[in-house]
Parts: sequence; structure tokens; C-alpha cells
Amino acid sequence: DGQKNEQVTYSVGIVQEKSKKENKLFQYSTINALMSGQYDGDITLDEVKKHGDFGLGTLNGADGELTEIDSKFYRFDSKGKMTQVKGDLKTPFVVTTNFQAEKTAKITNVANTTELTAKLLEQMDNKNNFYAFKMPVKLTYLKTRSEPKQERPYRLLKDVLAEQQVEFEYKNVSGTFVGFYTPNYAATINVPGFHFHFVSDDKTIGGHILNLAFDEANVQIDPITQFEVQLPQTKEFAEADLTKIQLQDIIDVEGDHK
Ligand SMILES: C[C@@H](O)[C@](C)(O)C(=O)O
Ligand SMILES: [Zn+2]
Repeated sequence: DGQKNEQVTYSVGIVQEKSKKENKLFQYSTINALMSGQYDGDITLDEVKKHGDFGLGTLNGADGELTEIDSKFYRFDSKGKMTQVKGDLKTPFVVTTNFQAEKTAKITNVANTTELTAKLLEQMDNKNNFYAFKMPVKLTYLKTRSEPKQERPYRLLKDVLAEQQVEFEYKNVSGTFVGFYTPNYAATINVPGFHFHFVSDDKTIGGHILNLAFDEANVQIDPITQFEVQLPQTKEFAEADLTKIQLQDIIDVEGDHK
């Protein structure tokens, strides 16, 4: 009958509502506690990564600089060695978020962290939010620090870093820049202003960024509108006087003052 057999197919697409990340920064302990010498936390990295896949901090004993990318944790130690660390290690201070870029911005001709922070501020619509920044970048210059594992009785972080901070300088290093911004009103909770760590693509170079330079990169920007602080339930934390840390002490510890 010449009836054309039409093959009719229906494809049923289940529209997956893109799961809106809860847009939260999770942190364990506070920067004031870390600055006060609270170097032994009671949370493991496996527990931390339940709260986020992107972050930074340190390990118990202030044993090096910790950076989290895609839920993997890397320690850059005071000998300049980077290792991926196991999830059963504990941390006294860490911040993490499930990174989700709201926008990406091209940044060019950055000669130092001062210029970088100015360019990042230009991209921030609300400076009373927290922010996370993720930036694959080829750094033409990188200066980082780390510090050795501390022994009890623990000293203030500013004294540890003043005497034992080890600085490293590199040229032409490609990797991932991990940055956070905390509004000054939260300065006793987290590092006020900007806090930058780095992990090279070959996982050999990183740490806490003291200075950097690069020609061009696209920074992914994640405004964060909630933050959750898990307080250590250690005896030392319960007995610590966390009111003695001065804002200037934190600024001095975080930046490059050479
Ligand atoms: C270990 C510290 O150097 C830390 C947490 O990276 C920081 O306060 O910058
Ligand atoms: Zn740091």
C-alpha cells in the first residue's frame, strides 16, 4: 500500500536541574586559634572533603602548607617537597568549598600579589561575601613558604614563621592557583583579605604564596554566601585564650614583607 513506515522515536531527556551547590565555605577551627598555637585538630582530611573539594590550610603540628584540589590533598613541606597526603591525616586549620565558578575573568600583566588582589577586587560584586578563586596559570615568578612540623610546647604562629619559615622562589611554573577572600569583619575567624596557595601541574611545587607574577590567566570566581565553622573539641582549644591575637599579627604572617 506504499504506506511509508515512519520510524518515530521519542527521546525522553530527564532535565537534571544543575544541583545548585550550597555555596558554603566550611572551615575547621579559626585563624586566631591557629595563630595562638593550636596546631592539633581532631578532624581528618577524609572528613574535611565531605564539605568541599577545593581548599587550603595546614596539617597537625603545622606540618607544612596544605592545598586541596578536586578533593585531593597536597602538602608542600619545609624542604620544598610536595606529596599527596592520605585522608587519615588530621588538620588544625583548613577551609574548603565545593567550588563552582559563577563567572570567569581574564587577568593580564600581573607583576605581584598587590596587583593581583586589586584585579580580583574589581571582579567582586560584594566585598562582604566570602570568595573562592581557582586559576590555572603559568606563573613567570612564584615565591612560596612553608614551615617544619612543630614540637610541643607549641609557640605562636608568628614566632614559628619568623624563625622557621622557609621561602622558595621559582620561575615559569604552571599549576593551579587556589585563593580565598574573607571580609575583614570575619578577621578573627579566617585570614582577612586574600589567602593564596598553589599546586604545580606536576605536583612538585606549591605552598603558601608570598608573591607571584604572570602574563595572562582566566580566574574562576565563586562568591560564597554561607560559612560554617567547626570548632575543635580538644582540651587545648577549650582552655585557649583566643582574644590576644592582633589583626596586624595575622597580616604580618600571611603576606610577603621582604
Ligand atoms: C600554615 C599557615 O601558613 C597557613 C594556614 O597556610 C596560613 O595561615 O597561611
Ligand atoms: Zn597559607
